[in-house]
Amino acid sequence: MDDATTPPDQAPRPAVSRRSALLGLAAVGAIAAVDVGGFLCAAGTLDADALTPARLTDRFEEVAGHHDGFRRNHAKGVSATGYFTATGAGSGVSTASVFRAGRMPVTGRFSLSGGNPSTPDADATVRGLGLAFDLPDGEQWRTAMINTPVFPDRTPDGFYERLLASKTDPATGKPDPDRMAAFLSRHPETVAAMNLIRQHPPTSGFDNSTFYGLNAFHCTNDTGVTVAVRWTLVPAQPVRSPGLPPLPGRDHLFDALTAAVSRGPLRWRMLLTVGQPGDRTDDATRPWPPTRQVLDVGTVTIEAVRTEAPHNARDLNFDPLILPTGIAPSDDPLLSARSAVYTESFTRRSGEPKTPALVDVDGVRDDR
Ligand code: HEM
Repeated sequence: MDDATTPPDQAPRPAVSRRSALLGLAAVGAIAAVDVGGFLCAAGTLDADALTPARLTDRFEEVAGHHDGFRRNHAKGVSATGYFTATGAGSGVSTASVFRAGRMPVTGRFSLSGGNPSTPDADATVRGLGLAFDLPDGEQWRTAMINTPVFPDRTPDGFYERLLASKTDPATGKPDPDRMAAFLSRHPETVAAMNLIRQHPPTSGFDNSTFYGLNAFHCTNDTGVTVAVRWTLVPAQPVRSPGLPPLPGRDHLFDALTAAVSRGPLRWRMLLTVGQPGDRTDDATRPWPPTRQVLDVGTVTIEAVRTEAPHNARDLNFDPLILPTGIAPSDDPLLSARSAVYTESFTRRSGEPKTPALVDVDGVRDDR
């Protein structure tokens, strides 16, 4: 049985050697340095040491530096516009208007994880896609997905701890492998998730990446039946491996995306995986069994990308708890942490002076 689907009480506890700790640092680095999280405040357990949205947001700044006006994570990005065409197949599980057959506008943002907006693009850096759907009845649905099939951490505390473990040691200029080894020995779920992530290496670009929502949600249909779901965006563009050596250019992934959109719209099918009773909804480190029912609920079409600027996706917050009627949060502890930290990050960056984003869409030529 796949480690990632083994019930927690039967999960093997992988031994953590110095080598696997180093591998963990290398492979998780991009995620750890960026998509970390940890949280305690939801249950009213605030105390002097409790993790708060401010403390977690401070930690991102500590790791990546302070960059006025930019997101504290996924700082480097471009805005996108397009639409969603629903097949109607989602209406069987949810009353949400987004799943009723029809077409609605979408604002998106492609990003790379990390809190530094001028970090050079790298294939191994986690790619993000945020989407905001404007629904026919005036509601909005926002979701932010990444290109890994699971998340390295089950809880916000694990995320926060891993961020600390992956912090650069000023003495060596590198994270301390012993500290990461110690973290991994306490978090077998992260070791198992990293093994799965390694089995899904990144594709050549944003345009042919699969984006996973990862967290579980609950959908309720018009007869009152509620099921657990997860969503995934699967590219219509042919999947290719990254070239060797990697493409030159600080923004080569974003430039390739801009060139691809200029040749024609990009499309992703949205698949809704329906969980069964007993499937864990509180653990984004584990996929559900591959036998689950999958509904093809529609297609996201991206028609244009834009340099970040006032009033485009730069000024949006893809809070995963902005949900339409018919979709509700699950018991996944990452969700409330994400919502609170995105709000904290948004509040800070909104009040700061803005500098132009380095990724300049208008400067890209399609030489192909
Ligand atoms: C506790 C766990 C997590 C923490 C603390 C965290 C933190 C953050 C923060 C601070 C931002 C910037 C928000 C803003 O200023 O608008 C962000 C953005 C983002 N996060 Fe997370 N994150 C977590 C988990 C996740 C997960 C599980 C996913 C994917 C399923 C994800 C995907 C993204 C994406 C795609 C963005 C960029 C969205 C945009 O373009 O605005 N994050 N995250």
